[in-house]
Amino acid sequence: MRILMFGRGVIASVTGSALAGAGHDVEFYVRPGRAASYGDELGLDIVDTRRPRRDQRVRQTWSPRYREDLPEAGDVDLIVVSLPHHSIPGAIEALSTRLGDATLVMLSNMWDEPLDVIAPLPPEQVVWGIPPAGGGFDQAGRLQATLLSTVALGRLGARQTDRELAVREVFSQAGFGVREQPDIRGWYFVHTVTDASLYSQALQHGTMADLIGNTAALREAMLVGRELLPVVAARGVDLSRHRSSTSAFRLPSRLVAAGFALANSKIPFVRRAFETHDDPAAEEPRAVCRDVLAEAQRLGVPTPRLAAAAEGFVRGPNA
Ligand SMILES: NC(=O)C1=CN([C@@H]2O[C@H](COP(=O)(O)OP(=O)(O)OC[C@H]3O[C@@H](n4cnc5c(N)ncnc54)[C@H](OP(=O)(O)O)[C@@H]3O)[C@@H](O)[C@H]2O)C=CC1
Ligand SMILES: CC(C)(CO)C(=O)C(=O)O
Repeated sequence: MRILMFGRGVIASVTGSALAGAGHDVEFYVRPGRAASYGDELGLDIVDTRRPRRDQRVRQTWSPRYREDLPEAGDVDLIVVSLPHHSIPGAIEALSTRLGDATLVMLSNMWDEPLDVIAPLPPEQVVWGIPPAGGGFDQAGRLQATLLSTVALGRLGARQTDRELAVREVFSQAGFGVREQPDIRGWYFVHTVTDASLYSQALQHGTMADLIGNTAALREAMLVGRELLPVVAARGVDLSRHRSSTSAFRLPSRLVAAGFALANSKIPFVRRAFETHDDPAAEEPRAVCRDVLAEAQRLGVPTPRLAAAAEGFVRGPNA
């Protein structure tokens, strides 16, 4: 299948490498002038949990193929969009006249209403999923990531479409388990407030890397997450469908924070997820916190702990 990854970010790169490894024809769309700056080779250091445990660490060099022009109708079969939520509208706008009959797979965290975000596109051409990886680029530009063994897909309409079936097939051919997320809209919102809880504290201390082993900051993050759950509920999400992913906010915060601090300092792949989010100028953490706070205020849900952390995210990184 001809697959276009939109952008060459962390999730696009690691997912694209897995799909290319399964024999698909994978290209990356990057902004004009960017391909040269990426160079010919991308170093990969991946914990690939699709593989047997003893062979999971994969270090290799890969030569991704880039294009700097958007697809013409008929050029590609599948377009994978994995972008920070604030970058998605620009990408959708750019693709609105270029999608042709391709299927767009959304593998991004979302905070705006998913159907509003993709409004310029025919909704039946969009398949919804959850990013199947985590990680970041190190100082040398090498991709340090963990690739999950399953991809979760979910539906905003009631019916399973042929496009969704085709996407399931692509991922299972590439060795992923494919599971259904029964409430993907709710999952996106719960996940975004989870990120806001962590980012709000990361920005107080520097970056996510500064939360490693930091029990006090992680406890405050859990308390921020607790006050954000009503924001998600006010958007009509039934939180009883997200019990496991919200349990960290409902259990005693001291206990959760102590466990979390132990995990992110001692468990290598958890530590790596925090270590690689070490760019103090990154826009996504600020945008997530800003947009979650704005929505809480719009809905009239009090979020004093997030508001108290606003100094860290209301201004740009260089303010
Ligand atoms: N990284 C992680 O560990 C995890 C990420 N996620 C989620 O996955 C999604 C993707 O995250 P991640 O991969 O980290 O993002 P990155 O910031 O690494 O990548 C975004 C990429 O998109 C490119 N891009 C943005 N807008 C455009 C545009 N209009 N045209 C061309 N390229 C564009 C950027 O290019 P440029 O550099 O030129 O701006 C960049 O390469 C997000 O929703 C995130 O929240 C979820 C779980 C874990
Ligand atoms: C905040 C972080 C790193 C969670 O570990 C993330 O990027 C995500 O899962 O969306």
